[in-house]
Amino acid sequence: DNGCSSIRVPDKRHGSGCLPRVSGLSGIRAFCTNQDLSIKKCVPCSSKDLKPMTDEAANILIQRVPGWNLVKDDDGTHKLHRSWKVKTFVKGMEFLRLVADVAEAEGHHPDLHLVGWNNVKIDIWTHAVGGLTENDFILAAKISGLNLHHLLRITPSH
Ligand SMILES: C[C@H](O)[C@H](O)[C@H]1CNC2=NC(N)=NC(=O)C2=N1
Repeated sequence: DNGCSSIRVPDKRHGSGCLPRVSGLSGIRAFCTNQDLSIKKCVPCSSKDLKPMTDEAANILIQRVPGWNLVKDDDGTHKLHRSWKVKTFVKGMEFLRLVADVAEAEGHHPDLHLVGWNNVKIDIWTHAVGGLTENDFILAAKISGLNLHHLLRITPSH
C-alpha cells in the first residue's frame, strides 16, 4: 500500500452487468448475469444479422423458462411449446387476448391455438430465421409472467 487513495470505477468493458460472450453460445444476444428474461425487450426480427441460436444455447435458455419445452416440428424447425387447460372456452379466449397484448407490445408473435374447447397451446419461434432466437425466450418468459391463474382449470392435466 502506497498510502494513496483512489476511487474505484466499475469495469465497464463488457457493458452493463453482462459477461463476455462465451464461444458456442453465439445465439444468445447478451449472456447476462440477470436471470429474468422477462425484463428484456424483443428486438425486431427483420435484422439481417439475426440468426437461429445453436442447440447448445437453446438448451441453456430453456432452463430459464420453466414449463416451456423445446420441440422440433415435422420440418425440423425448433420451437418453444407450452400448453394449459382453461376453465371454459371463453376463458381460453381471454387467455389468448392477454397473450396477444404482450405479443403486440413486443412486436413478436406466437402461434396461438385453442383446441378441444379448453386447451390453450402456444408455439413460439422466429419465423424470419426459421428457428429460435432470444426473442422467443423473452416472449415465453413474459407470457409466463402474466396473471392467468383465474383462467386455468384447478387441476391442470398436461
Ligand atoms: C418487423 C417485425 O419485427 C417482424 O415482421 C416480426 C413480427 N413478428 C414476428 N414474430 C415472430 N414470432 N417471428 C418473426 O419473424 C416476426 N417478425
